[in-house]
Amino acid sequence: MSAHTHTSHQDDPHGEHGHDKHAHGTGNLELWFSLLSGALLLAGWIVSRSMGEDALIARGLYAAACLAGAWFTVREAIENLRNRRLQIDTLMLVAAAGAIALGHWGEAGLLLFLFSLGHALENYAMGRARRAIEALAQLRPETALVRRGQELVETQVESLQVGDIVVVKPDERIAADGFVVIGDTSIDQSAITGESVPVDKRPVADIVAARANPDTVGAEHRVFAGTLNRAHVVEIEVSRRADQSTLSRVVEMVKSAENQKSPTQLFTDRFQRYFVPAVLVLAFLLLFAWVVIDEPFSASFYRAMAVLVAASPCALAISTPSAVLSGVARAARAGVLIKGGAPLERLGVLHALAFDKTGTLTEGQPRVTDVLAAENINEETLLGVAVAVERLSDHPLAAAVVRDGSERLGGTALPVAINLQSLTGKGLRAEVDGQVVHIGKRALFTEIDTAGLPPDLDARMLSLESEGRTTFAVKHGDRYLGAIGLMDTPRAAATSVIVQLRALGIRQMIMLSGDNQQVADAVAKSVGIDRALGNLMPEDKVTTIRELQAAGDVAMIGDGVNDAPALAMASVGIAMGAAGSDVALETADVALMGDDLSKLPFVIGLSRQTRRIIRQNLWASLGMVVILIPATIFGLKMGVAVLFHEGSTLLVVANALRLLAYREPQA
Ligand SMILES: Nc1ncnc2c1ncn2[C@@H]1O[C@H](COP(=O)(O)OP(=O)(O)OP(=O)(O)O)[C@@H](O)[C@H]1O
Ligand SMILES: [Zn+2]
Repeated sequence: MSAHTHTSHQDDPHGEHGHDKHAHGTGNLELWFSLLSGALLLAGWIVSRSMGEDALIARGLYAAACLAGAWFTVREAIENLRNRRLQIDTLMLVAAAGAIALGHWGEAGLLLFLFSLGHALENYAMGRARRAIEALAQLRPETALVRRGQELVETQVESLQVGDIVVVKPDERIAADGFVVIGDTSIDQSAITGESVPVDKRPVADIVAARANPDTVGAEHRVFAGTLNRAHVVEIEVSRRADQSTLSRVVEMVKSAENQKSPTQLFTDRFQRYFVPAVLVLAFLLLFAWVVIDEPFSASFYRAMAVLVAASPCALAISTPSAVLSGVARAARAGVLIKGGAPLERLGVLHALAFDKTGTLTEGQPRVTDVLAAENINEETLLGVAVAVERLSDHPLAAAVVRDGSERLGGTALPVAINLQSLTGKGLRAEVDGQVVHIGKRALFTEIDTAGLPPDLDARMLSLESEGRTTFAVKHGDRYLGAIGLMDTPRAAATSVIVQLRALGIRQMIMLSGDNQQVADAVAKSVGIDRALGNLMPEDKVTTIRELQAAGDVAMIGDGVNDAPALAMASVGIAMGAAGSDVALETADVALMGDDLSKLPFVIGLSRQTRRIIRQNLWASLGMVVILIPATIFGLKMGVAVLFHEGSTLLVVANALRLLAYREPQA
């Protein structure tokens, strides 16, 4: 009977108010009151058996049972009336009051007892799903050992400042987001990313650089609040205040996910907007049954009240929110953040799934494989300019060029590059020694240079591409210095993930890439995707998603680097490795916190299961109403009606809670 479980939340984004207090604070008290009501009811029944229905003690006991059973509902009804909300629960009180008015004290007591019991159990169950989320927040320790000079001071986590050095002992949880400055260890990050294998961490090489740009610090140095130190003592430098940590933000987002309505929920809300008044009209008409059939007014009145009980769509109201809550909580435990019912439901009916290439289907760690210096240019000149410029860029290719290029150069001094400009989807522009440098894919040079690439360089790049290499050329002033070829390895998990997705019935899988078509084809082929579109600009990715969407919901999965607009366009934008990227965390509808592609079939399977459970719940709750309305019209007792009504509400919630135990189907 808690249509309000849901309604109170939508009015109150923080969920502090309304229903939450039942789930936590008064939850137990509510149950005790209800049990008290049951005990009084039983006593009243025994007394009335021995001393007769009309004995004053029996009446008194029944009245006390009503009071105990109605206590919380009355308080809530008053609060709701004050907020001008019509609650289904209020109807229940009307029905009980009606029964009392007819002198059916025992029946009113039974109604209020069962109603309060159902309510308390339902709150308890919903509380379980919420607690599953809050358990996440509990992972963060309360205090941390902070180094102050030679001393270690135990400090409240809330008062940690950016720049503090925290000492973390083995088997302790990490108190803040930051990076390792001293010590090697291995950290169990399952709480955040869902990855079961501990990850090795070591100190950053350059503390000043890490401090200046903590978000670009590599995963092998970065640590997250709430994760568990598995091996040795380490010292970490705090890079975020406690309330800004990844963990805190995930908890916040999961909590607010509850308030984002799914399509089914919007539908049931709309349905109730017509259904509840219709029930009221029906009950009102039934008050006049004595006009048509030969019965006293009291019998008509009783029937009308019984119909009110039977028709309250409480189970219907809770059927979707309970499933969404459980589904979101289950996903969070696996390191997958789902921002609400809408993405959760949509993921279950995908028409197509689009993949970004770099960092999604591939490791995102390309290596330089070929260095092709142009005629009369030596390799050092080519690499020197390339490394100098790429050093300023944060493109995934740039890191590879800087790393492998510097290695090939040995200690050779680099030229100085300034004024970097990113030519998104194509390359870079900068200045070296007072002359413009362009670095980028072949197409870039047909745009900036009427002559285009020298034919021999173009041909050599083409042949590299046909071997599946990513390529770019370097032009300094009006001289072409040459080209560089790189290769990224497909993720080990990708092939089996694609197989699993296919087994789940996702037929259209497509890869979108800014890289050349040959590379796109090669990667797609090696992981088992049958369609690959290469040479796409970020806006082409958006257009492609839009076109796919004409036929149904489309999910796009990427790392948020060059594909944020496409992620935003897709019905469901899924970000990989979101624990390390604020942008990905904020913009995606679904965030795989870890860098683990295999969570994709998991979350799609979970979302299907959620849909199945929602559908079952809708049938069960509507079915119950459809049976109970005619049954009460034709004389079913109010007590029996309330039993079935509460039973169906609890059944629906229990069914939803099954999602908390969802496991991946084995492929
Ligand atoms: N910093 C850079 N240095 C060299 N070449 C670049 C750079 N940025 C882009 N390019 C060139 O432009 C192409 C497309 O780059 P873009 O960043 O759009 O790829 P993407 O769409 O992110 O790639 P993917 O599909 O692999 O994820 C690259 O393959 C490369 O040839
Ligand atoms: Zn109810």
